[in-house]
Amino acid sequence: MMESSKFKIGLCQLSIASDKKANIEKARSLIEFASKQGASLVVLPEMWNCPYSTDYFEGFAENFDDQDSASSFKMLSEVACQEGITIVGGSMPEWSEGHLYNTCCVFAPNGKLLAKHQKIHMFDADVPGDVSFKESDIFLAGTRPTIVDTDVGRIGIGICHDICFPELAMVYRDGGAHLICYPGAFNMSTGEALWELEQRARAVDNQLYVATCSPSRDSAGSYTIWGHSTLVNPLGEIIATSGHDETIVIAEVDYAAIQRTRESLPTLKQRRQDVYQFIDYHF
Ligand SMILES: NC(=O)CCC(=O)C(=O)O
Repeated sequence: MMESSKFKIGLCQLSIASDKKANIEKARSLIEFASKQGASLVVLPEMWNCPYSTDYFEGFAENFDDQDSASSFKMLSEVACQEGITIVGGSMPEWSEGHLYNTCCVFAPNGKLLAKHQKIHMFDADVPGDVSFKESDIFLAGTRPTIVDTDVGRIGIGICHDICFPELAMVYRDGGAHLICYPGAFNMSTGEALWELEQRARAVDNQLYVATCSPSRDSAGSYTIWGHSTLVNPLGEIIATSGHDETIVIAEVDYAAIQRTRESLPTLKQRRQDVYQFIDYHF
């Protein structure tokens, strides 16, 4: 399905408001702008249509099968088709079979839905005096990894806290992914400590590209977002990144770097599955 090993990616680091219609309009104009800059793959942040707060998720959620009310879903499909680009549509709160999920939709250049990833690892954290959040109070966790073949390569999808689990990234690598996209919304605490580290670790361990996209910083709510949307290459090097303000990161992905890295540092071939198990020898 892939047409070329080189292409431009656009990471839309949107500022999110408590007005859903405004979020949809903003996202559309940033996607169009990224496309005009030559991006053939555009990535949005986690919860791009809704503030990252348990107070909002339910009210902003969409049932994607209900085309009349799924305005965010519809916009992504329309703009993918209008611009002829692939979109990894960040995430949105989704109603499905009576449950709420944190869901990423991937659209083809003809506007067709290619894949849907429901966030697998719930962000439940309580650091006294610092960050406290419990996604599992409101969302049901997804149960399946998502790998999707697109015009811009084979892409694995994870949403935010999913990045902290190397096992998921390894499944994507073993499934032949060229790139893992993680829409995210890290906070000031774990953002500073872990955001860059997790991205570079997933990329270098698996020798593939990692792209992340965050909302821009909003200091008004209780959960302050870190920002710093980034593209990392298979050597774990940062190709392009941003600060915390609203912006679009445009960068070039070159999948030839995957093969080059894997040939010169063949760690994937050197794996020793025969010894990767703990045996207590009682020395
Ligand atoms: N929205 C999230 O999943 C936040 C994840 C996070 O901050 C982390 O440390 O993990």
